[in-house]
Amino acid sequence: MVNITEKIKEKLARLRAQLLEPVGGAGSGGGAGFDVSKSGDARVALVGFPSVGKSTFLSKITKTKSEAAAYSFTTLTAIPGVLEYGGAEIQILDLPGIIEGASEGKGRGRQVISAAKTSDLVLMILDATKRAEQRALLEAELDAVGIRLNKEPPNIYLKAKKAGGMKITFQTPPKNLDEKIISNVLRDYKILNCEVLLLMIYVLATIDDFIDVIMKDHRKYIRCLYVYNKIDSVSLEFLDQLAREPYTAVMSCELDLGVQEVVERIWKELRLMRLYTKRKGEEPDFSEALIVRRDSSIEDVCDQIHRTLKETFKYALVWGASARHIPQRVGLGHMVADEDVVSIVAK
Ligand SMILES: Nc1nc2c(ncn2[C@@H]2O[C@H](COP(=O)(O)OP(=O)(O)OP(=O)(O)O)[C@@H](O)[C@H]2O)c(=O)[nH]1
Ligand SMILES: [K+]
Ligand SMILES: [Mg+2]
Repeated sequence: MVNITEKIKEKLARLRAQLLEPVGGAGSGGGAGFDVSKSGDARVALVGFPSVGKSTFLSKITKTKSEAAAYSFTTLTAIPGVLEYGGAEIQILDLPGIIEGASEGKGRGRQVISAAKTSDLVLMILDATKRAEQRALLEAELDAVGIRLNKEPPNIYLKAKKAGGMKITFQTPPKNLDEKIISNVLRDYKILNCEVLLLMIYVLATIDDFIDVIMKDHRKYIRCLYVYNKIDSVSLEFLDQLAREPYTAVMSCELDLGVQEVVERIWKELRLMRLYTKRKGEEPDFSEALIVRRDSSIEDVCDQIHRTLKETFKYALVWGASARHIPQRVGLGHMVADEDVVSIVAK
């Protein structure tokens, strides 16, 4: 059964999509972020309302000093700093505070959000002393420009065709969608010939999920860690409640409480791994880690070392958690684990 709220949501989603997608042409250029080039192994964006302590945090965890003060909009541009962690260099972007309506271009909001869109992790800095809605308000601003936090892309198959009309298949009928709604949405987006397949596991798919699939080129799925700062000014009881929320960390930059834990969470959420290389007949080089994404194979490792290394690759020897015996002789498809030692043998 598709209820009335789903119908209204469908209509709203359609209108919102029209409002938010760039119309193009002169003067529309709301898409650009700040002029800071990416550097290091990953980029983390500090996003939050004014005066929650973003700049204070940047100054604490990097060598960069970003001005902090008790008034709003102290920071007016993107300030990059480098966090060194376990041999990795992580770029931390301190950004101006954003306010409600940022996604519609209020303040520097759009620019800030564009910068967040380029990051590997959003660190949403929240003021533990402020009302709880702040988090939902910020999420809504990011959501409005296509940033999906802590979500996987919807598992819906959609393939546009040249002809043949719409072919919509459900393995099991979804709870919140039916064929009529889907075909209406497809028509709104001028997709008249296509194949849609909803797998059984996706019975809770919503109209929003479906629109995300259609608009997939404008959607970005980013992990987010919610960080409540200023816990020096709240009760222990409230603090306990905050700390139990998912994807959440708590800290006080002023009292230097929890800051190092936040750094460790950043590292975890980025899902990076440290590998060490070893030359034949020599000890492994533990002085310099090779940083790769989680779910990396030996092939990814080769690409990270040198663009053409793969061409002369013969086999690799691996010591560590991913090796079944030590060392294990593996091919390009072998998946490595954090802190493995790898030795590439060339032809
Ligand atoms: N009580 C308390 N105050 C803090 C803490 N961290 C930062 N502050 C204060 O909060 C105020 C704002 O800090 P900033 O670092 O400038 O905040 P911001 O988020 O960068 O602010 P904008 O750049 O204006 O968006 C300053 O007066 C800081 O001293 C904390 O842990 N506890
Ligand atoms: K401030
Ligand atoms: Mg600031």
